[in-house]
Amino acid sequence: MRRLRGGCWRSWQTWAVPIWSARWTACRVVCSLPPVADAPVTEALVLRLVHGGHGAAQVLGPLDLRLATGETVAICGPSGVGKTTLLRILAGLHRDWRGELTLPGRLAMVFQEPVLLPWRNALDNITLATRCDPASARAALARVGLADKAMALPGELSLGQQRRLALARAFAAQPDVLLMDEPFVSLDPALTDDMMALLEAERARRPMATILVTHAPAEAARLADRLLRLEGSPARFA
Ligand SMILES: Nc1ncnc2c1ncn2[C@@H]1O[C@H](COP(=O)(O)OP(=O)(O)OP(=O)(O)O)[C@@H](O)[C@H]1O
Repeated sequence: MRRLRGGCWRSWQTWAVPIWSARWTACRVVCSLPPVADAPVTEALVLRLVHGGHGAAQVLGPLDLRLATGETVAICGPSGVGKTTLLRILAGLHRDWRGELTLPGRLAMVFQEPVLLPWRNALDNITLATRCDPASARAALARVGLADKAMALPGELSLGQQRRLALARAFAAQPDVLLMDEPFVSLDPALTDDMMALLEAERARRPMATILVTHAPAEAARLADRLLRLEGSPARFA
């Protein structure tokens, strides 16, 4: 990625979004101005969103979002305000938006539901989505306590184990930016605590910027450096 004069950016991005369809690669040229020489880049993500919507409906914007390397930001807001839409824009899964997005590194997303390939075992669910080698996938499984479940199909795992597999898949992508869309919703308190501890351990092992969409103040207080609230229609940060 190169930083450009005048607040504009050019980025060649490789986004590793471990969804069941596979990792994909995207490039976005935002602006082509002369580069600013040797400017240090400390941001993991910069978004200047003019408009984000669904057809005629403008759901989001204008809004700016910047994430420092290794920083965790929690995003909250009322149901339907546009939190998931914002994450999908960042992940490259939603195309109906205008603005500028710079993501210098790799990105992974954890969805509300585990979103696993039901006919492939746990190991394959990681290697196919992230293209990591089996040894790395096994190491990721071990870090979430699923070392003995590598050959199990998702249907042979409990919901909590499926959630942990989804987390292992995201970790195996070695993301610089991790997007989490209400990853602990509908889990019991013990499992929520377990999942949060796994996230904390992974962040301690390898710094990554994280955006956590959550309705739970306790999750934000424990995990996030900053809390942002989306409000209004179209939604902006309050
Ligand atoms: N595929 C779609 N087509 C049309 N409108 C959509 C679509 N997906 C979402 N919307 C609308 O976009 C708005 C924002 O939805 P979004 O899922 O981003 O909200 P949210 O803040 O994540 O909500 P929740 O907290 O309930 O998950 C809502 O009004 C929703 O109805």
